[in-house]
Amino acid sequence: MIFDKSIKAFHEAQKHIPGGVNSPVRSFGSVGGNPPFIAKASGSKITDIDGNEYIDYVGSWGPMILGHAHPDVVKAIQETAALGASFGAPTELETEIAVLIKKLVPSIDMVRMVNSGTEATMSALRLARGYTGRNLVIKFEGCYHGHNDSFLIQAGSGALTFGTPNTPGVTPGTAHDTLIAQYNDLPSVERLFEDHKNEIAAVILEPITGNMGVIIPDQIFINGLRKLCDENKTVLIFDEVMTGFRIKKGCAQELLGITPDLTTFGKIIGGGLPVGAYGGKQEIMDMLAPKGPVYQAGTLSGNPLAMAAGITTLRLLDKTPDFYDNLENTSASLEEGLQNNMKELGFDGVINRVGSMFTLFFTKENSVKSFADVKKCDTTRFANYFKMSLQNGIYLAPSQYEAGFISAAHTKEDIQKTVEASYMAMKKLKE
Ligand SMILES: Cc1ncc(COP(=O)(O)O)c(C=O)c1O
Ligand SMILES: N[C@H](C=O)CCC(=O)O
Repeated sequence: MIFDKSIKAFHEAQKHIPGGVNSPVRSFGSVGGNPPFIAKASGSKITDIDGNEYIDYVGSWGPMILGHAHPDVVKAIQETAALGASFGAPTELETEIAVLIKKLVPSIDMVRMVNSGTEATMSALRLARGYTGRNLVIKFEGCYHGHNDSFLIQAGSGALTFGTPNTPGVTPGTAHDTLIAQYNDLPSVERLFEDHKNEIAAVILEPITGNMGVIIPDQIFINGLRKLCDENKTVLIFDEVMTGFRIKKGCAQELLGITPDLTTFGKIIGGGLPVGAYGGKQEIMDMLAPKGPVYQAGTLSGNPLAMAAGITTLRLLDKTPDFYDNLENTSASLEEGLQNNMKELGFDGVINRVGSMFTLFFTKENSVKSFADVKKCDTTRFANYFKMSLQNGIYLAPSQYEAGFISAAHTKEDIQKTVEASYMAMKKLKE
């Protein structure tokens, strides 16, 4: 593959944009090489400005569950744009998406739209603090909830990839209000509740993680969190920015059988346009301005273009027969192919997958269930696998600490080609 145009474009971008990118994970910093600059995408494929085509497992980091440029979504955006991009006044589209989200996720009595996942988690935490009159929040090592100060403590995703899980710029006061527990380790949470009686406003977590790679919670852990929050009158926040409408029609909470007090959304509910939302129990949501005293606002919140793309996407997920079963079948066949490759080659690795989210961990361990397990992965081996995959036309997330995403547009041929490319890469790494 030739990357001449992308190399030139990256060089130019670095003169004007810090690191040449508008979000660190895009820079390929931890895997090396030059990120392809993307010209266009359709279905399961993206094409760079040199004309190289890839089977895409990043899917804009999760939103593109229907595949890229789905004709219905494109049409909805075009038609809505023709009526005006934004008014700073209410529209019926905002109520329409709220009704849809409520229908699909029974824990949501009320929902407020914002512009990103970061805004959603930041606002949900403020609301939980306002509701409980407490300051502290428990988050889990390796979970990522966007780039708000309170959550950039032992954070996953790009913060972990670039070695800044505790970034400079977060004040000691803010860091002091964030307590850290270990994922899948209930006693680590119990200890914090014992040490901080009546002080903890919220527990926030990715109910199935993606930002340290995919980790599935033990049922005993997730049930225990619900119980601890009930006993201590603490708000349980499920951050479903990534898992929302990805894992199931009713999100990860449906799969796990747990009702959180608040849920945050993003990604899929905007159909690829900038969006976020948070919602939950009536009694808590009633605390929000203008009804209640907790302030939160946004010039472009509920933007018509994002609403139109989101509504169209959610409707398709809701109405397409067997949507999630088909996605599961495609995803299971990818997992099976990769597992067979590893078995045949005697290749060390663990695949964690839930529905269309997956991570291949480059580890000698038998399972990956915690942040400590994730940290044992061989990131150099991952980087080499990543580079070979890219050369073979497979576009993976450029970090071991991320999830891969499969869309409804991925075909049997895509999966077959991916499994073959993976076999070649694994074989080379064994030599
Ligand atoms: C679980 C989770 N929460 C929050 C965020 C922040 O969302 P955004 O990047 O839209 O601000 C992300 C992704 O970045 C995420 O995966
Ligand atoms: N893991 C992050 C979101 O889910 C990656 C997106 C980003 O930081 O740009």
